[in-house]
Amino acid sequence: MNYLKVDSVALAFNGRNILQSVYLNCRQGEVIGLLGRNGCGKSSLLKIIFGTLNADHKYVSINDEFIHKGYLNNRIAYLPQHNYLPAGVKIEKLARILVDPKLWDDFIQIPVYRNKFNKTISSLSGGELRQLETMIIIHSRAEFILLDEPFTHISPIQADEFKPVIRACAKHKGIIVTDHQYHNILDVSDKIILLTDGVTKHLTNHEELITYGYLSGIN
Ligand SMILES: Nc1ncnc2c1ncn2[C@@H]1O[C@H](COP(=O)(O)OP(=O)(O)OP(=O)(O)O)[C@@H](O)[C@H]1O
Repeated sequence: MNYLKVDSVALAFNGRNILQSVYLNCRQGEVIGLLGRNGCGKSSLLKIIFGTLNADHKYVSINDEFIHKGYLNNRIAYLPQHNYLPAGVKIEKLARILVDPKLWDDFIQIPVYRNKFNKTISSLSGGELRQLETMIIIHSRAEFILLDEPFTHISPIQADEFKPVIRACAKHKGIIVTDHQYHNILDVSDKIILLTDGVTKHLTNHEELITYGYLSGIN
């Protein structure tokens, strides 16, 4: 069973501490939900794990082997907050490059792909594009998947279709997912980590979202 360990992450921008004591573990078969207020450093943390943002300090390992750049060797894949697929390219062409051949049969059953595979990326709506981007990353060759706001622009009914796909994929991979649609994160995750004041809090129950000031408690 593969496991990803992230420890001792420290990050400051212009002398302002963003992350100072970040620790998390994610093993294959598990979905970790990462919650936190706007600007608390969730995207920065995912980029540090992926290797595209340099931290002041970090320890990232897979099976206790130090990983300098997660994007190397297809070990970690990352869905960025903003769209990443090139607009003018045919969807099927991109999928054949990016999807793991072992997962191809599952991937082509996904409605957004089945209905649009012969179209170009630019012909998709915002929500269709987000679904496709997320599904391509989830079905990539990587062992660990980092998802930054996969539910943004997705309608509730499609989010409900989407969550079982994330769960099914987590049988073979470890997934870290963040989104402000916290209900979806609570539904899909095995464990919840709250990022607050640069520190990771490993929650033992959902009421702690109120205790730590993430939810107001009046909803
Ligand atoms: N390149 C940068 N230079 C300076 N400050 C930055 C840079 N990138 C991010 N920041 C700051 O670091 C903090 C954390 O940003 P980050 O995008 O990681 O937050 P987040 O938790 O993902 O926020 P959101 O939920 O709003 O997307 C923010 O205050 C942001 O303004």
